[in-house]
Amino acid sequence: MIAVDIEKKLKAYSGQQVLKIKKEFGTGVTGITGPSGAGKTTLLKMIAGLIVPDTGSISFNNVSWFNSSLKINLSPQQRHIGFVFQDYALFPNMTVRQHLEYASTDAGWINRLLKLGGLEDFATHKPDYLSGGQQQRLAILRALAIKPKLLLMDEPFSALDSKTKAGLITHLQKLFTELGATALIVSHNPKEIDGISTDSLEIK
Ligand SMILES: Nc1ncnc2c1ncn2[C@@H]1O[C@H](COP(=O)(O)OP(=O)(O)OP(=O)(O)O)[C@@H](O)[C@H]1O
Repeated sequence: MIAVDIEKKLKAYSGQQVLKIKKEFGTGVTGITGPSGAGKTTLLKMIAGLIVPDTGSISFNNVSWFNSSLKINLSPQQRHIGFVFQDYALFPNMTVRQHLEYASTDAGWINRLLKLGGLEDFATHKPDYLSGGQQQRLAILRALAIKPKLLLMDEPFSALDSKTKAGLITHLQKLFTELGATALIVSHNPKEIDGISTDSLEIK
């Protein structure tokens, strides 16, 4: 369970916008929605330790990751989170398999992920030689490779057709349960994750 109680002044073009989030996220999937610019990506980055909140606290299974009063701020590495970035953030010089090997030494797990993402036949390809949907699936698989207890996914299905998306979601659901993972999924389309989300957060 991750407990978030934070405030962050956003760098908005006009006026002052303060992002205030107070919520506990349990195991399973929470869908995060809200209009463009509301702060969805900023929230994920604060949980990951990539952006520092102005005040408040973040704890995971009662371990403090961030506490402004106690001056605690664990690094992203110490938080051991799987993050799927909106722009994928793949490594141009690494093949599909190397992306996963960078995150895990478990060959069996890597092969299972490749199969799950339908990328078995593309294991030796570099990102430039993958379609947008394949790149997006690789970003998801890489996030899963470390067997994270917490997964942060920013619009992870935006480049996938509905059939691929449905198949992948079914596999992911099984995997999340197996890992006992908490997943926060940002989506502009709440219907997209209706089938798997057990909780929701709307940022206004
Ligand atoms: N490090 C930061 N510190 C403060 N504000 C930031 C920081 N990074 C981004 N912002 C601001 O946060 C606001 C919200 O951006 P963010 O990308 O989180 O929105 P979003 O809800 O994910 O939008 P979209 O749906 O368009 O992706 C923007 O005004 C942006 O300028």
